[in-house]
Amino acid sequence: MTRTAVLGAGSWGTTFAKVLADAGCDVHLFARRPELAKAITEDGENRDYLPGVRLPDAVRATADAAEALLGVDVVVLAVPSQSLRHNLTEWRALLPGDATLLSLMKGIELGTTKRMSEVVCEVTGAGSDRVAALSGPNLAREIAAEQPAATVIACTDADRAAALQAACHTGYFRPYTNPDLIGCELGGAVKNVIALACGIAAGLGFGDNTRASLITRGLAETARLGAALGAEPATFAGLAGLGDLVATCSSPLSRNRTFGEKLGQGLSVEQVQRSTRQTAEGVKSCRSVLDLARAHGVDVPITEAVVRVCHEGESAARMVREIMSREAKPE
Ligand SMILES: NC(=O)C1=CN([C@@H]2O[C@H](COP(=O)(O)OP(=O)(O)OC[C@H]3O[C@@H](n4cnc5c(N)ncnc54)[C@H](O)[C@@H]3O)[C@@H](O)[C@H]2O)C=CC1
Ligand SMILES: O=C(CO)COP(=O)(O)O
Repeated sequence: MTRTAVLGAGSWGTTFAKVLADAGCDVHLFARRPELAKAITEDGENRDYLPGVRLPDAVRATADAAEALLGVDVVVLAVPSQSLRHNLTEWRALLPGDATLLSLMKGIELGTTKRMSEVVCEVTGAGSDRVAALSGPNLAREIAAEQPAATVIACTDADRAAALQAACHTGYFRPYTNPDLIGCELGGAVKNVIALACGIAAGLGFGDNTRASLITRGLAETARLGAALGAEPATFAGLAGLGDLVATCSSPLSRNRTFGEKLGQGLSVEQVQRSTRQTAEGVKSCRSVLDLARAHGVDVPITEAVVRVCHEGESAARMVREIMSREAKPE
């Protein structure tokens, strides 16, 4: 039996703990707050992040990271991207020597422009073949309700990828493997930024043509950046590219899309932030994606526009006018 620890008991960490348990793994779920860990263990439910979802008995919650990590084969990282470095620094001495480190996060680190697997390697000293990322159209609420979905496990080590695939394969969750870690992580991070743009458009009252245009041109800018970073082009046509982009840009369950919708309706970033405790990664990662693109001389106009709205005080209406008035060019 695969022994796993999921570090981060938010909506995706908790949902993925259920997936692992349903696939037959032993699961320790680490929550920062002892009272939440206790409530999850006693009630079999994470009322703060996943109310109404019954967790399997094989999920045991703890607020003690050492207890969660003792003797595990797989360590799953499910905290907000911008806090990963800090969290990992506290946990690194507790990580078992050969455990596979699996990132569920979809973001790019501010300041360093590093992907999450790069942060993991840097902080833990693990070789890149020990680090994997899981990414795809995986809205937590739908997976928790056992609605069928597929995903991608990206790892340069094919044996580790296959072991992870087996560890989380259930009747409702179907993982594929892909050696392209760069493309999969990039797809997951940039789609949050494009989902913000789609939300903004929806909040302004625009319909499906606008959304489809943003999705398609958003995919084009993701693929351009991916090419500059050495990603495999086919990845962006797959689950971690187009698949996740379509799900996130279309779903009212997406925190990023919802965040953008409120901006489009006229709320400020601070007002929206006050109204939710959950992570909308794109709000911060839009800046690091833009920095990354600029460092590689790649044009990312939708990301630039989202940065202007989220961080430079530009109105949503003006953002649309600016995107539409860009120089005309071939597709
Ligand atoms: N929720 C979803 O549907 C999906 C989320 N993801 C990704 O998974 C990652 C985690 O997301 P969620 O679990 O949804 O987030 P969440 O906001 O629901 O939970 C975040 C968790 O991290 C913990 N945490 C640790 N250090 C923290 C800090 N310094 N500040 C704030 N929280 C801290 C929180 O206590 C909480 O348990 C994100 O990168 C997200 O993009 C990926 C696929 C699906
Ligand atoms: O990554 C996700 C779906 O694949 C979740 O998207 P949000 O973080 O926008 O809710």
